[in-house]
Amino acid sequence: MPTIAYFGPEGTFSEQAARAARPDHTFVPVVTVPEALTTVRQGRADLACVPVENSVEGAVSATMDALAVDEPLVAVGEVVLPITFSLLVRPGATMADIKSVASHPHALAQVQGWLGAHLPDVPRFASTSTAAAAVGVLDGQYDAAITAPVAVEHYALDVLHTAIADVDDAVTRFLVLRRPGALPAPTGSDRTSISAVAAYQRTGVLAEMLTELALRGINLSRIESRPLKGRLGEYRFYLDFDGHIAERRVGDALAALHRRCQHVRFLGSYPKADPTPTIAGLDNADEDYLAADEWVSSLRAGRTG
Ligand SMILES: O=C(O)C(=O)Cc1ccccc1
Repeated sequence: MPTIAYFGPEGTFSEQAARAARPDHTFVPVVTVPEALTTVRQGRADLACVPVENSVEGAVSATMDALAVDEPLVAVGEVVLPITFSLLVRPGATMADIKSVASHPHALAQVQGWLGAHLPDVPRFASTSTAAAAVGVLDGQYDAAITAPVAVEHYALDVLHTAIADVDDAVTRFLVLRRPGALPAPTGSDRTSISAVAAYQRTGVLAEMLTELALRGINLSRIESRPLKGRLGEYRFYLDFDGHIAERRVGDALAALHRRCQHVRFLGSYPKADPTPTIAGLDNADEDYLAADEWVSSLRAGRTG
């Protein structure tokens, strides 16, 4: 049975995403996002499922950083999961017993209004994941954990409150990653992800990069930057855009980015969670590129077109 490593322990949102993506796989919990990627790089699992962005809190920087370094991995799928949070305590405990509360920083950030209203002076602690906070409550390290609703199926804790997020309808996007190999076939509704480092302090370079996409009718769905860590002002950009590398306009745009940037890492072309078909911008369908190629070839061959 193929294996999928996820950001665990059991009962995290990442486990739910991994089960949604690959219900027939064997699930391997690991403690951090980098560890999930290392597990795949070293061949100890076939796939990894990790969170990449949240509709309220934005990028999961641990994932962005871990994807950009070491052996490249590529995304072969994405899962978008609705996020609601529960408050878990040891059996029999009440709100009055809670002297500490823990969760993943992204979860704490999404319930801060609720905590301010219901547990105003209670110290908050960051745990490696939401389910790790549940383990901490079982161990007596914390009094309450903010978790995915499914966590209570794994840990002998009581649910004191459900649906405590400050924003209803929040979602988190997860990537399913593997070692580079044959790419998923284009579906007509795909996304391509890359990271790119541009020349330091080259005026207008980000505008140039985005123009390469815009000119080819490619819809940018996300852009992030992370510091390169050595000095201020140097960044790695992360771009997600509609289309598959098998499509001419996307391949052409990637080639242009490769010319313009110091370094480009391909992070995969994979089906979007939302299967609405991608429309190639005007004059940018594969047939348009083919017709233009034939015209140039004919000119090179001495014909006037
Ligand atoms: O800790 C988890 O359960 C995760 O999978 C990471 C996470 C944390 C908060 C919201 C969405 C995902």
